[in-house]
Amino acid sequence: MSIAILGTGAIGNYVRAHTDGQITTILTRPARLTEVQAETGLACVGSAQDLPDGTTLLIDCSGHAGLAEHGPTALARGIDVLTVSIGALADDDIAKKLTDAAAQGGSKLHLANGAIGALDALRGARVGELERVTYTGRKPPEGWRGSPAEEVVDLSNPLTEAVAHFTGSARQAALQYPKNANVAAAVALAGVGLDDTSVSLIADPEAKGNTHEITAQGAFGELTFTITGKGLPTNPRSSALAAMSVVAAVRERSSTIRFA
Ligand SMILES: NC(=O)C1=CN([C@@H]2O[C@H](COP(=O)(O)OP(=O)(O)OC[C@H]3O[C@@H](n4cnc5c(N)ncnc54)[C@H](O)[C@@H]3O)[C@@H](O)[C@H]2O)C=CC1
Ligand SMILES: O=C([O-])CC(=O)C(=O)O
Repeated sequence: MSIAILGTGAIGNYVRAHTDGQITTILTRPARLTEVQAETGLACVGSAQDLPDGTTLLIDCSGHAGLAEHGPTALARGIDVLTVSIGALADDDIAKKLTDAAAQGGSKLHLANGAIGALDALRGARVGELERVTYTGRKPPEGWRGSPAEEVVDLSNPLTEAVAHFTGSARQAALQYPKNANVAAAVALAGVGLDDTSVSLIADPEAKGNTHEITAQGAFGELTFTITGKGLPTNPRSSALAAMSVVAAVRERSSTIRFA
């Protein structure tokens, strides 16, 4: 199995460090080819078209723009893509390009579980009638820097109480918060869909980490799931579990016995 990776940030670097040398190629911006090659000692290419023949998997840890730019070419070449940039699928145009390319190449787009759990339960529950799914994302104020939360809350001043800076659908959340609402999109795609999943995003000065909560009701019964994830040291906005879930997915690809 020959694996390439897109993204050399907090998640990408964690994934490279924990996949036992299985990643042999880095897809990076053309302007950074020499620098990334010197930093990592791995082969680097500037486009998905240049990924070596025999590449079986491209891991995307770059964000929505990177997936939109490189995902379709990789998929059309028959290379599976494993992505954390799940919220990119809230854009119908990007979703169609990815789907069409996968059909053309006979490949698959795999969605990492990311920073959340319970997606397996939601996917089972939706087989019966799933009536209502909510998702609440809560992070310390600094976890929302660089997001539209800054237009609602003054993050430079210490907050005295939790502030909900977004309420709406998972689709709106994913489109407006590309770096913070991939989990909202994952919950939606596992459950009742991007337009029917209710989302709240909260800046909370008392938050001890990145907390994600799901509630769901339906024919299966009721579900409440909460996780408080530690942020990655190099990007506290991204939970360590998001990176760990990618490593787990890579390991499972070569397991004989695996979760379906
Ligand atoms: N599914 C989930 O649970 C989670 C998903 N994410 C997603 O993962 C993304 C990455 O997270 P981090 O590693 O923490 O961010 P980061 O900012 O540390 O790293 C992003 C990397 O991607 C590269 N990149 C961005 N656009 C690119 C492009 N068009 N071509 C090539 N390289 C490109 C950057 O240069 C950088 O190396 C986030 O933006 C977010 O969308 C983040 C956390 C959780
Ligand atoms: O890492 C997290 O806690 C969640 C996140 O940023 C996202 O959903 O995009």
